[in-house]
Amino acid sequence: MFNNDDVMAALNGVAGPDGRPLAETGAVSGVSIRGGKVFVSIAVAPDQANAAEPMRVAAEAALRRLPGVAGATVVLTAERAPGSGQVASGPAAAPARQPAHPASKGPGLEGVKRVIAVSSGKGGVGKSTTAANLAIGLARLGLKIGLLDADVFGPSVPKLFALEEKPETSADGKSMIPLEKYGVKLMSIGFLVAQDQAVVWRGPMVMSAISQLLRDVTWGELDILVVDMPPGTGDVQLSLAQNASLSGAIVVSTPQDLALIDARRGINMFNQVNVPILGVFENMSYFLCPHCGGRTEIFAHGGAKAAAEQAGVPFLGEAPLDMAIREGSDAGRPVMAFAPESPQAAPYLALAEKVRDAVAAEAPKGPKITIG
Ligand SMILES: Nc1ncnc2c1ncn2[C@@H]1O[C@H](COP(=O)(O)OP(=O)(O)OP(=O)(O)O)[C@@H](O)[C@H]1O
Repeated sequence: MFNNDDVMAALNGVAGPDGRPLAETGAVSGVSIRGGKVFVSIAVAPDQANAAEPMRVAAEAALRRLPGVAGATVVLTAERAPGSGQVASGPAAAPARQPAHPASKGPGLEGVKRVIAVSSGKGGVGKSTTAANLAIGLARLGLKIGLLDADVFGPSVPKLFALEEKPETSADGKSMIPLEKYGVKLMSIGFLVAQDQAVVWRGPMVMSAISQLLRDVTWGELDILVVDMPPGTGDVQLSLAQNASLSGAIVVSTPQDLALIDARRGINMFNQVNVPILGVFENMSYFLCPHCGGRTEIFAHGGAKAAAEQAGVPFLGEAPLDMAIREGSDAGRPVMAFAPESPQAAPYLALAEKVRDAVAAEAPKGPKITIG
């Protein structure tokens, strides 16, 4: 069996960003070996993202040649600016408006009929919880569903689905086989990079990593691939919305004014790149008392509905702020999987039905993936 030293020795046969052997450059920011598979992250400067792609490919090839390696995945990441805890600043850190790599169509996406984004203008509104419950709900409705956790800034799928294993690699070593739980095929950067790894992604790296997650995964036949987008409406999100050939987008918001302002930005972002808005979903809409079942409208309830009406897009429903939803999400037991008949699951199931009906009403459009 091979070990870390073998991996570093193999990487030394590849020229790093500055021309020196890769392992000597200090650019290798993470190595993980599990069950014959090796995952490596390489930190490169944002302005070298395009140039670093051949190095990434060469590193994967070198690792696959190592005796005993069943599969190798190499991703490009960016390191924290020293001491800041923030993405490094300066012109080189400017996010990518354009794809980091030339157009390519992922082999794994050939059988994917539709790609639908679940997005939010701001973090923490329950976008991932909604995406997970929606995906499970759609699977319960009999559709073939995948969920791609494209929120590389804070991947939630490993926790939401209580998964710690890493994806298998295909027999030819070229693609990853998604994990599967509750009837949903799953892929997340969180499966590949240790959760506590100090990695902050910058624009080009985000696109590179997400395109690998889209392109290098054997999704098989899917009716819908649900994409849990990174929160926000910056250039990374815009670029992803523009290039992932989305059939539609759902904007998740809480009822507070600030969240709604950001939700409107989200709607504008998708409008800007001509992605149809399937609608707005209000999460944490009202508080459902676990003791008496009483309903309290903590925030000014109904704001998302008004925002949807104002923007001329459908309103897709509202889910309560509820202990069972939070506990289920945080324990890897989404409410849709464990209590599908419960009142807490009902709004997510209704959302799934609306999404199913909306996509059934339009002509199928094969994805045209142009990032990667
Ligand atoms: N309807 C709800 N009721 C109670 N808690 C909820 C609800 N929806 C989400 N949560 C909880 O809120 C927290 C944030 O949810 P989640 O991770 O889904 O949000 P997010 O918008 O994807 O966040 P981020 O953008 O930071 O990834 C989690 O602890 C989750 O369990």
